[in-house]
Amino acid sequence: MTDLQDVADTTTVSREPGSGQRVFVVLNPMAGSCTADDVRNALQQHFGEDTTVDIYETTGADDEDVAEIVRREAAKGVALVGAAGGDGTVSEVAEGLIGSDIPMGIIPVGTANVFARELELPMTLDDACALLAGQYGTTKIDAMKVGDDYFILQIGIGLDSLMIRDTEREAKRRFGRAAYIWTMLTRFVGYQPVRFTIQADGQRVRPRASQVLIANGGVLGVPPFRWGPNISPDDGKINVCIVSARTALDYLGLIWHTILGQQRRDRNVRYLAAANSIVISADHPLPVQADGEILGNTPIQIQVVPHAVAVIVPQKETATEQAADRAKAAERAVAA
Ligand SMILES: Nc1ncnc2c1ncn2[C@@H]1O[C@H](COP(=O)(O)OP(=O)(O)OP(=O)(O)O)[C@@H](O)[C@H]1O
Repeated sequence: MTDLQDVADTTTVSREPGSGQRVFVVLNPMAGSCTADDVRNALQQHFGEDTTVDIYETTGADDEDVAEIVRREAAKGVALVGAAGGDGTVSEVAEGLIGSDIPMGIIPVGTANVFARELELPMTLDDACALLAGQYGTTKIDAMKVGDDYFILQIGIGLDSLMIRDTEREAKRRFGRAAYIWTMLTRFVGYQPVRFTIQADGQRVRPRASQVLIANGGVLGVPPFRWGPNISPDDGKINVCIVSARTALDYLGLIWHTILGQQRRDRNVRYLAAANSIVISADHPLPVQADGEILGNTPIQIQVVPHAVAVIVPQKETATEQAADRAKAAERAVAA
């Protein structure tokens, strides 16, 4: 166990930024299709004049250390740190907050924004800023440590890492998520499974696989599609999803089971789970993506860090509101 694991707990609490506070936002001006000015204006509008909003615009330079910038700003005192960008930006901000109690607010203005979808966060710029500036809850998500870096969503080896490596930023800006799908289709043709060696805590397997996904979150591109059931970012565990599909029929079966949410019934999918560590190697070096960015090649060693970062989520409904919602749902069902 790391000392970070001792810090953690999974309680969901509610907090509200008060006036006179400072928030710090990391903004990727090149992410997705939103402009930096759109984000600045929305933040200003929602936080008003009582709250100081300091914004750092990322440069994308090789020596830029966003996590370190976040650590420095957090040490000065902030009510929250915002991550305005895609999964890469969110992951870098999260790394800077690991082991601290300062919550991270996600403004999902990237291309895929998978982590925001995983937590069912508001997806528009306006709604995301309203959540950060209003009342909110937090949940403590797990993280995956690779070397000195931390990741919070998914680490993938296979078609997903080829897709991420080969999708140009310009294509992402012009075509959004369709750019990823197009690259995936072009890499899919002729793709063959590879022999992996996977160790998850005490369990060791040697499958031939077309895709290995180390998942803290289960969203597969767009909800409701998921890599599998029971993959949750705040359960203290990391799941390994091994896909061995090879033929067109295998993939059709897999798509069918994914649509039905019955991936565990598919003979070409296998799951492992780890609370401590995962080690993966392949017969030859394969690219590895982590939270949407290329990290390097296999082999890779991942340490599980449970409940590492507090993330801002919509407040849980009160019991009365939940009862009212259930009553409305029942009425709708009767009417239908
Ligand atoms: N000013 C900038 N110019 C060019 N690249 C940048 C800049 N700022 C950050 N980057 C790069 O952007 C990448 C992170 O992008 P991010 O994940 O935020 O958005 P996205 O790729 O559009 O969204 P998603 O990951 O959700 O698909 C990193 O590789 C980072 O180096």
